[in-house]
Amino acid sequence: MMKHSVCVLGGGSFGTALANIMVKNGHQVSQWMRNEEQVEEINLTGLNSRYLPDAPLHRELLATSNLEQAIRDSDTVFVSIPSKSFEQVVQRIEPLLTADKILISTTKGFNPNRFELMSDVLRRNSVTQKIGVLSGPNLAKEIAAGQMTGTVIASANDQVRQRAIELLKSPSFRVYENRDSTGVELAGALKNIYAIVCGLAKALNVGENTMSMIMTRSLAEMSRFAVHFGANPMTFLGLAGMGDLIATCTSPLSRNYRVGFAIGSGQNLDEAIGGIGEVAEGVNTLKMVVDEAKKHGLYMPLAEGLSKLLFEGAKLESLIGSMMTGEQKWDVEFATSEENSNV
Ligand SMILES: NC(=O)C1=CN([C@@H]2O[C@H](COP(=O)(O)OP(=O)(O)OC[C@H]3O[C@@H](n4cnc5c(N)ncnc54)[C@H](OP(=O)(O)O)[C@@H]3O)[C@@H](O)[C@H]2O)C=CC1
Ligand SMILES: O=C(CO)COP(=O)(O)O
Repeated sequence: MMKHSVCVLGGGSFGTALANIMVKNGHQVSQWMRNEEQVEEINLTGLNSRYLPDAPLHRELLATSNLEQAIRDSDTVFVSIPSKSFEQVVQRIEPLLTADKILISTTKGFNPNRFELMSDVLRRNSVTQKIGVLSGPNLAKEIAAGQMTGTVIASANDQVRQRAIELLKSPSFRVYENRDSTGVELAGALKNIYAIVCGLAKALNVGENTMSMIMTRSLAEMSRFAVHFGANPMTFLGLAGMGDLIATCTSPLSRNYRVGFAIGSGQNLDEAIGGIGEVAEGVNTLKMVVDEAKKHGLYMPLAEGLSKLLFEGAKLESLIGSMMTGEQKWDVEFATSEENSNV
């Protein structure tokens, strides 16, 4: 197997978990972060105590604050920076990128300044068009603990998909391919909205019928939105769609779920976000998606109800009302033609 030189941008929980897999796989990995103390801690103790405290890291993982060298030395760059700062960091590396480098985004969110995904930010800011996105049910703490996990590498470029598999495939980490990059990336970003809804519902002690209805109707909303922007609806049946929705809507390890749970337990949005201390992408995603859905006339009752609750001071009943009194039509919108009828 060929040994690659990889750079992971970001010292958070997901970047660290991925960097650790790749170094264990025998690749040369540098992980760039801006915090010098964190660099020193990882290099001296093999621990990232702020973001991934329970995971001993491979001794050959090299943490660095030297962005220029990390990029120059690498053939593949993973960008694991929250969406809010993603473009700012990508602009710093732009002069160092060459057409042969592969760029992979792991960030599940939208650019807060304009309606675009992280792969669009990469495409706009780099000479290389070898771009991919990694998404799936990938709670970083479980990956770091060696729990069996599956992910999806999405790209129209075969070399990008093969590179991600070579770097990341391991006995506990499976990497599936998808050419529908738009669908995979939208699935990862959108599910964060519904993880907030599910955390909220759980705090209210709703039953399993209710949880199942919320999650399934979430999938309907997500795929309706994504198909409008060019995604393949079938992508939503895979790990990046249904898979990630299940993981994030049911696990207290999800920061978005925890924001919802805190709000359902009586905290306001600022308190809920403050209590997490890490990124919860769903809050910005909700704003962007509800605006876009309005512009395009897309029916998104759960997202709209949550937006009214979080940003307009509406009562919880309005979210419940959105779900229970809205339009009821097809269960599966992509299977409504008469051809699908078998009676
Ligand atoms: N954690 C998870 O389970 C998963 C996360 N993801 C996605 O991965 C992305 C990254 O998240 P995650 O690792 O969890 O995030 P964390 O909140 O754990 O960490 C964020 C990291 O980004 C760094 N950062 C933020 N802004 C800047 C900046 N301007 N310049 C340099 N570094 C910056 C932070 O540095 P500092 O500490 O100095 O602020 C920190 O190292 C998210 O979009 C998330 O959706 C995807 C799958 C799973
Ligand atoms: O995307 C994730 C798991 O797949 C992580 O979710 P949170 O960002 O909500 O923690």
